[in-house]
Amino acid sequence: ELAVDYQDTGVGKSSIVCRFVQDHFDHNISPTIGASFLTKTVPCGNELHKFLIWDTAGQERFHSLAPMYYRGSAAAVIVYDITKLDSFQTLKKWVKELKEHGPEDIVVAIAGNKNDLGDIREVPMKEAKEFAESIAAIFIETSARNAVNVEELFQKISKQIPPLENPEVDSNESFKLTRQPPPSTRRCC
Ligand SMILES: Nc1nc2c(ncn2[C@@H]2O[C@H](COP(=O)(O)OP(=O)(O)OP(=O)(O)O)[C@@H](O)[C@H]2O)c(=O)[nH]1
Repeated sequence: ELAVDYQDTGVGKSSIVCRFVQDHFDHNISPTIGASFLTKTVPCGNELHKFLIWDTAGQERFHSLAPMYYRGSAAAVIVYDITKLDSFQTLKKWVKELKEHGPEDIVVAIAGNKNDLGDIREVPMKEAKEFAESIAAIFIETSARNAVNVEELFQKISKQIPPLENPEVDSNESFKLTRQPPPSTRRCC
């Protein structure tokens, strides 16, 4: 599976990926430059689910790089910070961009991060949930800091990605490595 993870700066994308991949939280994490690539394999029943994750930079100056990462992805996690209304507005712009330029069948997940900071919340959970429902996206509130719902986020994504039709192309036991958009949706760069 290939999940791409992006959005506004400082919302906690890298922290979510770091919590998922290494079960670690770094208070002094630096802003991402360009993008980082991480992988994690999770046993799931008789299968192994391998996540190939692009953690993209949220800073505006890296915006134009995003299509390189979401075009070949099976899923996109769009993260906002529940204490910053602006980050939720930015998320809506990303949803629009993904609908217009992303792979047709990409699984979209919306993660409201920093839910350990509920006392300074600016984005009501109900509003975010209803927005996610309106675009048929997965919705979950997370806390990378307190390890809340991070595994669940990736589990929900993995449930929505169908297994490869030709499992024999994979030499190991994992059911899927990556998924490319069907040829009709591929774009020339
Ligand atoms: N309280 C709290 N702080 C968090 C949480 N997740 C991340 N942070 C903090 O938020 C800040 C930004 O986190 P990053 O993971 O670098 O955010 P990012 O979205 O990857 O930022 P860019 O790389 O610039 O796009 C850091 O100071 C983190 O420690 C969380 O769940 N709760």
